[in-house]
Amino acid sequence: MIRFENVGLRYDMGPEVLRDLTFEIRARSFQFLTGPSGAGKTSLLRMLFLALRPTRGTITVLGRDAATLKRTDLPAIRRRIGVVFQDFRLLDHMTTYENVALPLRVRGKDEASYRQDVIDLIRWVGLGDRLDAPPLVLSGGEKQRAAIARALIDQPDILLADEPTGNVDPPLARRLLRLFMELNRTGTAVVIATHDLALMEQVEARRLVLGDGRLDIYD
Ligand SMILES: Nc1ncnc2c1ncn2[C@@H]1O[C@H](COP(=O)(O)OP(=O)(O)OP(=O)(O)O)[C@@H](O)[C@H]1O
Repeated sequence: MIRFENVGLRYDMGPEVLRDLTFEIRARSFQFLTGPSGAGKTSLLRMLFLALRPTRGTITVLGRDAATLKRTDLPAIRRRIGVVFQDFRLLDHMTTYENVALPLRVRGKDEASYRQDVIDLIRWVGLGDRLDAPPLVLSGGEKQRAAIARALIDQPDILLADEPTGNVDPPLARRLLRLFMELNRTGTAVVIATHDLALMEQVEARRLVLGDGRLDIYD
């Protein structure tokens, strides 16, 4: 689904922060991406989302060499990749419902065709009573779940989540993990970047571990 071959990354004239990364995110797979702070988790997620180009190596996304993609090809590919950013990126002037529905609205879909799906998904993440609330009145954990719902509304083939339990207490972190696992059971590949050891210990899952710019894989 997404394949990296000998990928390296440096920012400007700095040292290589990631080197010789060769791995694949397979369809329907579930994995954690981990490593100490500054190891490059966010940088790697940005490359997976085609928001950052590697300085060397090849990234193949959904069968296409990322280096040959045109700017106009990107929206269709990104639509198949859902992302939960570390800082949520919810729009403050919109309600939970409007934030979650936004990717569909941007695509020009008719609201009548998706309204119930959006409401059902918001209920699924446990925010059924926060439909009309703007992000400003949501707690950190509620914002987290609204951001997750928005990443899922267009039924992506792959979900990338950057520290999705970074702002929540352990019981909610466990609930979110169950949510990701349920999503994975329905066919979505999931990549969770985290340094939450307690979270990773709860499931037997593949681990991609970054350290000193390199990646070790534990299947
Ligand atoms: N835009 C940038 N310009 C220059 N250097 C950057 C940039 N973004 C990240 N870096 C550097 O790249 C390295 C990896 O950063 P990255 O944010 O990917 O790590 P991380 O594992 O996600 O860290 P954290 O767990 O603290 O979020 C760090 O040394 C960081 O300083």
